[in-house]
Amino acid sequence: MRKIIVGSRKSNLAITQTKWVIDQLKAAGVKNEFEIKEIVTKGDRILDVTLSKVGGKGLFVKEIEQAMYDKEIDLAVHSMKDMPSELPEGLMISSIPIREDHRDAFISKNNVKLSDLPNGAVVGTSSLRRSAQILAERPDISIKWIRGNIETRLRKLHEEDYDAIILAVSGLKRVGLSEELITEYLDPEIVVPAVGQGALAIESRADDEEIQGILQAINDDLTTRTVSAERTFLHLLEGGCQVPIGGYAYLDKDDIILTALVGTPDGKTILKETVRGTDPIAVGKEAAEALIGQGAKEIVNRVKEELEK
Ligand SMILES: NCc1[nH]cc(CCC(=O)O)c1CC(=O)O
Repeated sequence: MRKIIVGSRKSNLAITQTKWVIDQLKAAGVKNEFEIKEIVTKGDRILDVTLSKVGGKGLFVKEIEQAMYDKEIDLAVHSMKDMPSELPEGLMISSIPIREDHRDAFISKNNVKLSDLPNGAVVGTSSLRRSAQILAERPDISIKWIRGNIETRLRKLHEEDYDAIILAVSGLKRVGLSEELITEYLDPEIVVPAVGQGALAIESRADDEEIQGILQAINDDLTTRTVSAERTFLHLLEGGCQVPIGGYAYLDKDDIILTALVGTPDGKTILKETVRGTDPIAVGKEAAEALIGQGAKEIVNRVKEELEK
């Protein structure tokens, strides 16, 4: 039986997610042997600049995709939210396992809620999506960029002059940190999560049907539907750049309810729409069209020009 080589970034989160996927496959009855191959990506090496300035999403996946083309690895486990809306030729998302919590966690030094932070408090994030939405709620707050993996950010919260940071609930849970660290679960209708947040994407070669078949064992149809609505929206709006953009879908029986957001980095303009329907592609498209009708494309293009300066 074929031994399956799984590529993973080196961070604790990436390795944990990769191991989780292998465990899920084994639990689903897959008998193949697995081996994890660690790969360092550009996103892991560049730690001193704003990620949005050095090229966005592709950063964490490019080297891994090359290893897949070179057949050094057979599949790779990514955080869905780090995946570009379009995959390179010859690769595909073969499986989307069940989603973890999709929300953002607000974690403050003395367990003070966002609305109770003093004027001028410093919140650490390097996500334009999070900073725009926090500034929309609290324009007096000062956003300070923070980089590093989950553990590093938590350490910086206590060692440096941040009053609070924002992290994905899913990441915290996956690396086994206690949810007691969380001051507040941000309401996903108020701070709209990243498209795909909490979900994993298992990527493999489009011509490798054996691997695709094996991965079907842990595909979750309900997660696939909501992620598909979110990513359709993202794809129709994104000009390949990093802008404050969010999308969060959940299911109500057969209906998908998608809240989609585009904003300016200063949080002064926030466009938001909630759309309901049964077809994920149609729901994503309707949300994109509604926001485009409100001027979302102009915001995306303006933010893009700013970043290129
Ligand atoms: N951009 C970094 C990143 N990529 C995926 C996650 C974990 C969240 C997830 O599973 O979607 C994180 C950390 C964070 O946002 O706090």
